[in-house]
Amino acid sequence: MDNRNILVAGIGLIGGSLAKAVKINPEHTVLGYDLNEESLQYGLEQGIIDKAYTDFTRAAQEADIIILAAPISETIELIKRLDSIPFERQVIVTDTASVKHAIIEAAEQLTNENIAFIGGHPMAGSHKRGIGAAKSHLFENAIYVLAPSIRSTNEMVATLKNVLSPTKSKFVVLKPEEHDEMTGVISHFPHLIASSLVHRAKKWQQTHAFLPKLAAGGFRDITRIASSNPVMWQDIFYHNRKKMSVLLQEWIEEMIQLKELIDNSEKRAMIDYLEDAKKYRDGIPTKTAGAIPAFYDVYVDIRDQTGAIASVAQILAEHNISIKNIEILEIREGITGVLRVSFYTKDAQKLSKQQLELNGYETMIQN
Ligand SMILES: NC(=O)C1=CN([C@@H]2O[C@H](COP(=O)(O)OP(=O)(O)OC[C@H]3O[C@@H](n4cnc5c(N)ncnc54)[C@H](O)[C@@H]3O)[C@@H](O)[C@H]2O)C=CC1
Ligand SMILES: O=C(O)C(=O)Cc1ccc(O)cc1
Repeated sequence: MDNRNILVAGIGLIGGSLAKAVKINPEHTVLGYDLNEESLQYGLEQGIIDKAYTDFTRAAQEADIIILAAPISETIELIKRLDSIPFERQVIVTDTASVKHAIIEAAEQLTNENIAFIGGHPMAGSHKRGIGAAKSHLFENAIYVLAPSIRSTNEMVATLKNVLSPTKSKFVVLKPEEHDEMTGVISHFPHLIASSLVHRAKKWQQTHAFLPKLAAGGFRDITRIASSNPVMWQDIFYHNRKKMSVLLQEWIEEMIQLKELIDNSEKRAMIDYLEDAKKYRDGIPTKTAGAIPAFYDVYVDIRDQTGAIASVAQILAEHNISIKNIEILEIREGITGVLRVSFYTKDAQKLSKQQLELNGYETMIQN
């Protein structure tokens, strides 16, 4: 009997996406708990959850699996609250927080014998927040980190993986410290730098009004993550502050070395620095989802802006290809420009390129 009640506590972007995914399995009944009653209402109306709860204890007592998907600090509070809930049976509890050591620390203080805690972090997201942005395929091909606590067995980890399997993510087991260090380097720290680059541009705009118009693809690509939810990112930086501080110090030291290369016009050393970075960057797999979701983009050259988007969209619609995003890059009225069309899968990317070329469009895929 695999009929399970799965409680998602915090049905925002991540909780809502997980709820949608686990509901794909008809043996799952999804219970939703959230402080925001509108989200619960929306979840019921859209069929994202089967039952809504405003009482955490009641919801938890009906669950076989509990997924805590609230902000990090709130998740820690929910873990503490679980300790005093009388459960009639064993319940597997997991979370989705972007930082793991503080979560596992809280979980390992639990004395309630019926709780088996396994930390979790589905490593894909969006700059949006809230249940309205939830998608069942958000974690497809993404890494899903599991960080078991001392009181969880391999069998429980296998059960949790099975429950979460409709997400189609790739599970990886990591120790909390390892997780926080690595996500610090490839997710949290880059976010700080992206925001800082935006601040630099904003400052320079005061004396150079035209500056934003020059902000082409490069600036937009490297600062994309700066458009994410500020409250969530503050929570992440706070909970991973020790690692962030070390990374910032290392970065400052590296920038000082770079400044020396610039000040001393060290051309060879600069080429080596850039080449080394390029080589490493080119070797990072972009088409398997990582912390920063991979986009399956096709760049389409367009000569005339009028009607170009409609015509490209029409060709793709004729082949039932879903578009994730469409963006106009570097376009000037009447002059050639570029459309960046993003897809959900590599197959869609390939088929689109083929079909657009058959229709006379020049296209490019960047690796
Ligand atoms: N947004 C992202 O890209 C990713 C976020 N995460 C993690 O997932 C968690 C949730 O993030 P999002 O879904 O993006 O946030 P969100 O803001 O979209 O959703 C959070 C939800 O939790 C609810 N909530 C807040 N306090 C609560 C409480 N005490 N009890 C019950 N519900 C409560 C809110 O009403 C909201 O519906 C965070 O811990 C975050 O670190 C993990 C991977 C990616
Ligand atoms: O949008 C991006 O580039 C991300 O990095 C998404 C993301 C945000 C927070 C996480 O804990 C995991 C993934």
